[in-house]
Amino acid sequence: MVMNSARPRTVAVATPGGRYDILIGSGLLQDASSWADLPASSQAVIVSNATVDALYGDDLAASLASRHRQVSRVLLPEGEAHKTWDSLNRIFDHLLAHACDRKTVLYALGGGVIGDMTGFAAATYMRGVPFVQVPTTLLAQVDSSVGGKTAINHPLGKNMIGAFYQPARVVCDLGTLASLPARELSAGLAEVIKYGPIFDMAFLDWIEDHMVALRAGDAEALAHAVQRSCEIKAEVVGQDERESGLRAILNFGHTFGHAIEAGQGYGAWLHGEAVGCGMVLAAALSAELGLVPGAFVERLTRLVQAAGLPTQAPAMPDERWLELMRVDKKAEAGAIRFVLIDPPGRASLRSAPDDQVLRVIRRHSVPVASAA
Ligand SMILES: NC(=O)c1ccc[n+]([C@@H]2O[C@H](COP(=O)([O-])OP(=O)(O)OC[C@H]3O[C@@H](n4cnc5c(N)ncnc54)[C@H](O)[C@@H]3O)[C@@H](O)[C@H]2O)c1
Ligand SMILES: O=C(O)C(=O)C[C@@H](O)[C@H](O)[C@H](O)COP(=O)(O)O
Ligand SMILES: [Zn+2]
Repeated sequence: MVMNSARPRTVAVATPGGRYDILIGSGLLQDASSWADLPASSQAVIVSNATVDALYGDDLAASLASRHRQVSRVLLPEGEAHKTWDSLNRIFDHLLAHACDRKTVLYALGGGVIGDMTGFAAATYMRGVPFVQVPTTLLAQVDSSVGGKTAINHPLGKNMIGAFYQPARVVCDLGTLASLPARELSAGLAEVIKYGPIFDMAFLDWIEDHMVALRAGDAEALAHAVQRSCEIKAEVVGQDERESGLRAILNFGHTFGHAIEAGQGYGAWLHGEAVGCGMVLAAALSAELGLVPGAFVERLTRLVQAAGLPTQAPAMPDERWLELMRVDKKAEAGAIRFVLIDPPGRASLRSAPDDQVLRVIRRHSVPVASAA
């Protein structure tokens, strides 16, 4: 399914704190000799879950064995509903039980849930130990493994407790995408699509032309999607690591999306599904405010649908939507702010009158009355 490229593609991420590489290729898990060059005297701890560990845990552990004096694994319960303090504590329990010191390297083997929690554990264990992102979902390869946002959820809001903490390296083994369920591949495509409207409309054209190939797992198409997405994310994070301005564009679709995830109960909608639908709502709000033509909303809606993602939001009462969106991290002094498109290919952070926001939501969601 995915080609065996001899040399991995490399994308560099440069932040004020240092620089690291994203390696993109096939067979990387099985051969860590080219990339696991952190202190050999250190312990390695692989953080994963049972599903991913069964598929790739042995490969990674075997390949790290020659690079580290000891390799151990800690498996967390699976899914968004477990992106919690309890799971985080399991990592700390393991690290302390194995006498892990400050040189210990954590390897996040899995999707964004594992990556976000491993990063947070690495940021805080002994006030900071190195970690390597080994993303195994499309979503994690194109987005969550890059840029150093780490977090856990709170029942009242997504990613509410976390830290900015960059990985030492990101290793995207495209071969792992072969075992990804179709629904998870679609979820990853949402974050790929995101980069078009906010940054690169030529990439949006390319995604439209290659959607069938991407969904079929075409190796070249996936490799390009991962590389271009990482290039754009690296460029944005390089300019604004801590989201004091530009980086907020990466949150396109997320004000609505996070409200859907928290409002429906974490895990009911996948993050990528909520973001796909959230982008349709954010584009529609951009049109409502006269920033983009209606044709752009229709184009984005067709593409999100073509990716196999929902474009109609779940039924929630108006007040519930507003309550959920008011806790968004971009809100200021109680004012909800959205990433809006203006014009296609560029985005900015804006607030909008509640009645216009609710009108857009009503137009693009299941009516509350018919929800039951
Ligand atoms: N830090 C960031 O910048 C950032 C960016 C985007 C998303 N996120 C976060 O990422 C999370 C979503 O990540 P996700 O979509 O990867 O979900 P996920 O981590 O829940 O993984 C999806 C599912 O796929 C399984 N899986 C993983 N790799 C597999 C493989 N190769 N083959 C078969 N099954 C596999 C997992 O066990 C899991 O059940 C959310 O919590 C979101 O908030 C963070
Ligand atoms: O890297 C970023 O910046 C992003 O916003 C990427 C998003 O896709 C991602 O879901 C992120 O975790 C959302 O961040 P949050 O600050 O809104 O929790
Ligand atoms: Zn996201």
